[in-house]
Amino acid sequence: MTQLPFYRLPYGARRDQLAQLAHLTVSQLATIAARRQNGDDQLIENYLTTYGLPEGVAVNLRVDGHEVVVPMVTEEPSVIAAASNGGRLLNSREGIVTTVDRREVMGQIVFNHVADSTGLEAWLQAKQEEILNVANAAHPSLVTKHGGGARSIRVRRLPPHWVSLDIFIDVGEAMGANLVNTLCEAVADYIKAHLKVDVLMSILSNYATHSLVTARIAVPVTQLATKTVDGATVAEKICEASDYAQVDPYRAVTHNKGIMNGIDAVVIATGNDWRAVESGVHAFASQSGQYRGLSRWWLGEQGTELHGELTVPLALGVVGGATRVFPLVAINQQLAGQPTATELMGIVAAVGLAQNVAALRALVTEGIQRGHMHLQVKSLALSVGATTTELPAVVARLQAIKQPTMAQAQAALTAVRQENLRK
Ligand SMILES: CC(C)(COP(=O)([O-])OP(=O)([O-])OC[C@H]1O[C@@H](n2cnc3c(N)ncnc32)[C@H](O)[C@@H]1OP(=O)([O-])[O-])[C@@H](O)C(=O)NCCC(=O)NCCSC(=O)C[C@@](C)(O)CC(=O)[O-]
Ligand SMILES: NC(=O)C1=CN([C@@H]2O[C@H](COP(=O)(O)OP(=O)(O)OC[C@H]3O[C@@H](n4cnc5c(N)ncnc54)[C@H](OP(=O)(O)O)[C@@H]3O)[C@@H](O)[C@H]2O)C=CC1
Repeated sequence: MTQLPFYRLPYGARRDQLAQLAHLTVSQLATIAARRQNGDDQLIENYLTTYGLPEGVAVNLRVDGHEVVVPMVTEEPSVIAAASNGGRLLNSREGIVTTVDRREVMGQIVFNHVADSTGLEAWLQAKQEEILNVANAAHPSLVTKHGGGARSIRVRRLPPHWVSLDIFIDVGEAMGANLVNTLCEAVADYIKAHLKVDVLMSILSNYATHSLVTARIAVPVTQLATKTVDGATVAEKICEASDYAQVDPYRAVTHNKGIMNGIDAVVIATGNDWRAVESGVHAFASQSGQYRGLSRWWLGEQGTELHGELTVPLALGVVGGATRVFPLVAINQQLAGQPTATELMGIVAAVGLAQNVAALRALVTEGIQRGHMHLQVKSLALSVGATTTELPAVVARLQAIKQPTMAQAQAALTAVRQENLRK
């Protein structure tokens, strides 16, 4: 009998093969079994179990005049505290103000080995109307039900022999990847039926330069004061840190990682495609030819106000994709006040800005470790096996140590267990 390919095996047979291969113990198999979720096996391939991440909410955020509770999914301690802290630091009557000028996703049809790129470009430009009609006919409800549709085209010639036909598509309230791919493949078929061309591929671009969102804030510098450093000094140093992230890519990447701490967490909580967001955002950070910090902080003319701004490409949706697959996404949308896709872009950018100011303020004053490690010790204690009942006592011991190590965490747990035995 021929052996079935792995993906055709029933769940139990696949699990047993893995257990044998990786020498999984009975208790590890019980962990895998306990985390299985009905329906998740239909979402991905070769399903084994469901890997859960913690979800919390950031508070104190005011965006476009409204208080917003922001659901965040992250495994990293201090991220949600920092977002809430940033919201508090950036508190103002209107809060963080966001703008989205355009919300379109670009699809591209790439032609290969083009001998006459001038001729091809002229043909594509002349056929603009037909191309847009063919695209819209490929998924009519996008136009008729959701108010979207293909809007414009652009042709780019890329040496030595490629031409890209870019189609800009209003994807309604969706993220739009599947929609755009469907429309582009239909256009590619139409072109191939009329011209002898070699189409290399038809696919959306995740470089979402036509779905940019900007978050802006201005707050009195006094709001940035810490217990030991006055607000003007903190604000000035935040601006220096922001300027530095424009000139040193080594710093810019970390600066942006801090921003993405917030952005990714909301993107995941709202069922959006974080790989798409990550790749687009980092490409945008490199648009000048050098990787730079995404946010800018500067002092107002009198030096009494700190201004901040963050622009990021965010192709997000509130329908489609995974948004209806996970029940928690609907709950999270409700927690966030049922935002439209455009409003969600604003909320996510605002969290990125708040996250950034909290991290920069900590960095330029007391350093990141006190606030972060204070919250990180819980995760350190859990990582050495502390149970939730043992956690408070282990954490109390670790908080007395400046930079607790894994060995110290293990020793603290052993001490707590011995103490408990004596009780
Ligand atoms: C960690 C804090 C917030 C402590 O901040 P703090 O000033 O020591 O604490 P606080 O007690 O004064 O609290 C200030 C606010 O923080 C929030 N807060 C405070 N504690 C909690 C908590 N337990 N649970 C929930 N929220 C909390 C809360 O909103 C609170 O205000 P309140 O509501 O009390 O008026 C601060 O030090 C901070 O914002 N640090 C930045 C931490 C950070 O960015 N963490 C991400 C991981 S580090 C990283 O990956 C990025 C980085 C840093 O490399 C990026 C970069 O380099 O740019
Ligand atoms: N490179 C990438 O980023 C790629 C990403 N993906 C994945 O694609 C998925 C996202 O694609 P997307 O096209 O959004 O997903 P879907 O195809 O799941 O969702 C779009 C559908 O939602 C329906 N819809 C309902 N209401 C609206 C509305 N108001 N506006 C627009 N559409 C509406 C439409 O169906 P109807 O017209 O029938 O009502 C539309 O076809 C994600 O899962 C992503 O991970 C896939 C390929 C590549």
